[in-house]
Amino acid sequence: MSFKAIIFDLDGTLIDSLEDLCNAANRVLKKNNFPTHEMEEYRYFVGEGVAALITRALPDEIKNEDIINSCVGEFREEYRKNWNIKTKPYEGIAEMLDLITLRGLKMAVLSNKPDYFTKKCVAAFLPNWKFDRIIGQRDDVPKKPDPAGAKEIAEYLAVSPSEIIYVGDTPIDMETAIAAGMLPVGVLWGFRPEDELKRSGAHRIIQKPEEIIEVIDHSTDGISKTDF
Ligand SMILES: O=C(O)COP(=O)(O)O
Repeated sequence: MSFKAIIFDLDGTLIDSLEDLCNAANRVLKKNNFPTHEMEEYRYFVGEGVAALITRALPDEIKNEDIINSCVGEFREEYRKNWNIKTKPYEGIAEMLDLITLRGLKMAVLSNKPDYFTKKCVAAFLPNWKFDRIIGQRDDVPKKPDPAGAKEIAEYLAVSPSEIIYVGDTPIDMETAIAAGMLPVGVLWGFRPEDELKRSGAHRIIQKPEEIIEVIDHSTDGISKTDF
């Protein structure tokens, strides 16, 4: 058995969106007279959706549901205006997607970014490749690390989870892959370091996008292969 599909995380895996996310959140904080954060700190705020990002960015002493909800609304407005200023695909992503397309694997995106922005980003930054399914965070589906979205994609593609590689840059992604029964592959060009990805169960770690081809070509029996 060989792998038949790949699911990608979006922020920190396919696109480098950190600066636009940081700038939108900092504008909301500034507008409300709260302290802002350095971009590096946002590496740890991003990954579990907008509400989690805003909750982490707000000062502890003022955090309550009303403030979080109103800042989430303001963030969506800010990001809607400035989602594509600095964001771009990471180096090597285009070549990687070309190679995967040549190998004939199906491709999909699963993100905790709101569904609307997920689809908008894929259409704008990755227009040259066919993604069979693109899913972001939706109110009626539990977000990652719940495996609901990943399983939905497997069903839609009609591919068994054990034949799917799941590629992401955070522990949330590795946990999602494991919960869905897919092969968790961690990438080092994104938002989190290697030790966190390993601790959260990454079977393989890759430093450059093109290395995904080794994972595809040298994996003949899915996640049961012992050398991962
Ligand atoms: O925007 C987020 O919180 C996370 O997005 P991701 O799942 O694509 O990393």
